[in-house]
Formats: sequence, C-alpha cells, structure tokens
Amino acid sequence: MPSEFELIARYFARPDFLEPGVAMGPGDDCALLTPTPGQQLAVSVDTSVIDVHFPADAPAWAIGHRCVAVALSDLAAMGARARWCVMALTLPEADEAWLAAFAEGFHALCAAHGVALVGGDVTRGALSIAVTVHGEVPAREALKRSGGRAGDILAVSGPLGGGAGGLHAWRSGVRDLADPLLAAYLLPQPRLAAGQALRGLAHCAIDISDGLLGDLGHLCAASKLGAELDVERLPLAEGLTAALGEDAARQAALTGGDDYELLFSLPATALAGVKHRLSDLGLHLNVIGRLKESPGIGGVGIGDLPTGWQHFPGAPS
Ligand SMILES: Nc1ncnc2c1ncn2[C@@H]1O[C@H](COP(=O)(O)OP(=O)(O)O)[C@@H](O)[C@H]1O
Ligand SMILES: Cc1ncc(C[n+]2csc(CCOP(=O)(O)OP(=O)(O)O)c2C)c(N)n1
Ligand SMILES: [Mg+2]
Repeated sequence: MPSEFELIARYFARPDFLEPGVAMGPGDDCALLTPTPGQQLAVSVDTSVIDVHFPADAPAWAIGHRCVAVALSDLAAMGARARWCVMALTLPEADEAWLAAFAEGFHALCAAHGVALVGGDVTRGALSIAVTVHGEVPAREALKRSGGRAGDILAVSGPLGGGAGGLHAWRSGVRDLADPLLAAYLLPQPRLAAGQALRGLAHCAIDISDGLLGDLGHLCAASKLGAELDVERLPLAEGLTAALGEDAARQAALTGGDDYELLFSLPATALAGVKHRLSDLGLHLNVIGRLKESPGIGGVGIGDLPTGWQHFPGAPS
C-alpha cells in the first residue's frame, strides 16, 4: 500500500508541469500563483461527500469528474475563466485502482478546461473531496446574482431535471454512463464557456445546484426582485418524462437540483446576441420567465413546492 506521499506523487502532483501562472505547484507549503494583471480572482470551494453528493458505489472516474465539475460550475456562473484548483481528499483507504480511476476523471476535466491542480491535502476518513477553484475575470465584469433588473428575461443554458432523474435512474439500477439522465447526474459539464459568453450581455447569473426554484430564489433575493416563471416552457432533460411521468418530471426540473446549468437574466435587447453566442457553443438558450418588481416567484402553479436542496433544513416556522 502506498504511503500518503507516494500516492500524492503518483496520482496528483505533477512536478514537471509548467502551467501558466504557476510559480510553485504541489510540493511546498503553498502553491504560488501569478494572477494576470487587470483580472480579478474568482474563488470558490465545494465539498462532495459520499452518499450525500454521489452514491458510494459510483465509478471512481465519475466521482473524480463530478467533484471538479460542481466546483467549476460556480466559476462559470460568475463568467470567470478557470485557472487553478486545490483539492482536499479524505479517503477511507488507499485503494490504488480506485485512486487511479478517480485521478483520471479529475485530471481529464481539469485538462478540458485548462485548470492546473496546484496543491491539496490527503487525510484518512469517510470519502469526501473538497475542491477549491480559482478563476480570473476582467475587473468589474463578473456576473453577479445581484444584477437582475425588473422586466429582464429569465433563461437557462440547458435542460433541467437531469440531476434528479439520474439519481432516480441510479437507484433503479441503471449503470450505463451513456444513459442521458445518469450522465447528467454523474458527469455534469460546467458551463464555463457559456458563462464567459454571457459577460457584458446578461445582468445576473447563478448555477443551478440546489434546484431551479431554490437558486432562482437566491437570484431574486440578491437582485431584490421577484420572478414569474412560465412552467410550461421549462426545458426537461432527455428521457425525464418517460422515466418519471409528467408531474414528477416537472417537479424534478423545479426542485431536484444537481443540474449545473446557468440561470441568468438579460434585457430583451440582448436576447438575439446571447442566443447567437450560446448557439456558437452548441447550447440552446431557453427562456423560462421574467424578473418582476413585486417579490415572490409566481407561475409555478403546483401549490407549495419545497424551495431547494438544503443540507440543514430549518424547523418549519
Ligand atoms: N463555511 C462558509 N464560510 C463562509 N462562507 C460560506 C461558507 N459556506 C458557504 N458560504 C458562502 O455562502 C454562499 C452560498 O453558499 P452555497 O449555497 O454553497 O453556494 P453555491 O451554490 O454557489 O456553491 C456562497 O457565497 C459561499 O461562499
Ligand atoms: C447520493 C445522492 N443523494 C442525493 C443527492 C441530491 N443532492 C445532494 S446535495 C444537492 C444540492 C447541491 O449540493 P450542495 O452541496 O448544496 O452544492 P452547492 O449549492 O454548494 O453548489 C443535491 C440536489 C445527490 N447528489 N446524491
Ligand atoms: Mg457551495
């Protein structure tokens, strides 16, 4: 069994790499990074925990991909370009086959987005992975949750409900990662290029991790606005209605979470431009409603829906 330092060297440290902006990578007490002049650093961390964020027996490769994807999704929502990450890995045991597959999934997604793993931490315990990502965005151009304006069109960058649909598929015994629902859940694609394409045109953005209603609630609160949803226009993930039925599919799209698409608002004058930029990226802009002056989210029409995923739901008031 490899020692802690052997497994870091074998699977995670790339001492010979010369990534742009990395003056010192793994191996010293800190990484030393050289940000680009004129850019602001965008920094975020997300933790992925066994049986909370992914099933215990999910393929290690997919766990490696997913823990990076969900962290990068926050950079996408700010319109940032991803640059560097550090990863704190807590493992029950040093299973080499598992680690090799996990590292492959992790490094493959990092490579796809030009992200360098510049450091981390390895400890023993229940499986959990915290990925801190660092991105760059031109000063004052970041997309915030708070920039929405009354009358803005609300749109999403792709289909919803796939995260919850994929979890349902996994629980029903589906194991083929080519299944579109399972892929949406276990192999989400962070919308980094879309986020950057929205800069200068969209007024505000957030990524959908907790569920559309929950994250729209965050967007509205930050922008001090309400929203009117057109529930009939929600783009549903491929195979979702067939797997869950119509009502549960819509519920999954509204509250399931784990979709990692971008939810953003834009003025009607920017609609054609944003559509164009997204279609150049192979993405479809889906209009799902509007921001409005009066508070609250209207148009949902299914009574009292739970708002979104919460790790510590408060007591009912
Ligand atoms: N332990 C913490 N310390 C400081 N800030 C935190 C902590 N946990 C969450 N936050 C902040 O609260 C906000 C909401 O967190 P979260 O719901 O996890 O966001 P996201 O969905 O973007 O990952 C973020 O700005 C995050 O940085
Ligand atoms: C095994 C398993 N059960 C349930 C879920 C559903 N789930 C867990 S956490 C979560 C919300 C997103 O995670 P969170 O840690 O809140 O991410 P953040 O909002 O910080 O990006 C959802 C929908 C899942 N992904 N995997
Ligand atoms: Mg978070």
